[in-house]
Amino acid sequence: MDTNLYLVGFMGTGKSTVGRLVARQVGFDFVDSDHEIERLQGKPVSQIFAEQGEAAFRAMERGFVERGHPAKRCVVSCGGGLIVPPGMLELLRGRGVVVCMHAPIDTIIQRTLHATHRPLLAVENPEQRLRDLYAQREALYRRSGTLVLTDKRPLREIAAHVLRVYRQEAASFGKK
Ligand SMILES: Nc1ncnc2c1ncn2[C@@H]1O[C@H](COP(=O)(O)OP(=O)(O)OP(=O)(O)O)[C@@H](O)[C@H]1O
Ligand SMILES: O=C(O)C1=C[C@@H](O)[C@@H](O)[C@H](O)C1
Ligand SMILES: [Mg+2]
Repeated sequence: MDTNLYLVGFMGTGKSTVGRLVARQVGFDFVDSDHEIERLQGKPVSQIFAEQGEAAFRAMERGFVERGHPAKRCVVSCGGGLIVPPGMLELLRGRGVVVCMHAPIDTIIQRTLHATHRPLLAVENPEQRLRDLYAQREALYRRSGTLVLTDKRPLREIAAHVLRVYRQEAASFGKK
């Protein structure tokens, strides 16, 4: 089985942390869309937002999905907002198995508030911003792919769950 696995979900749900572990377990490459874009652009996501704006960053995410990563044998951790622009989810679904990492908003607030690298949270009231974005996006994430809860569970259990879902869904993906 060499179908790509795409991890999507809100900021701080654990896509990068879990993705790295799952990739190691299946022997796939690990690719993080935020890191790939930073590498190509030679600057952090926050600087891309500040200098070029969010729309330019979303176009870079589309470029990453369409031609910026290997078509097979990789686990891809997607930026939190990558599936938000219309058509992006369908694009991902055509390329591999999509699994959505999920956590309650209070957990996300705890996990993200101390970090400074998320440009969308560089506002006066980041907690309110998180609540607003979560409310706007929750329905989209819920219908994006099988949901894996990452709250109050050890990392290895979450990774095992993701792997189980991947193996089931990759088997039918090959027959599509
Ligand atoms: N299952 C978990 N239990 C406890 N803490 C976790 C868990 N998963 C991730 N974390 C912590 O939450 C923070 C965010 O995790 P991570 O960077 O993997 O999220 P992300 O989904 O990749 O976020 P982003 O969309 O902003 O890239 C990190 O500090 C990480 O150590
Ligand atoms: O949720 C979002 O829109 C974002 C999440 C991060 O992964 C980065 O892609 C960026 O900070 C935007
Ligand atoms: Mg990440």
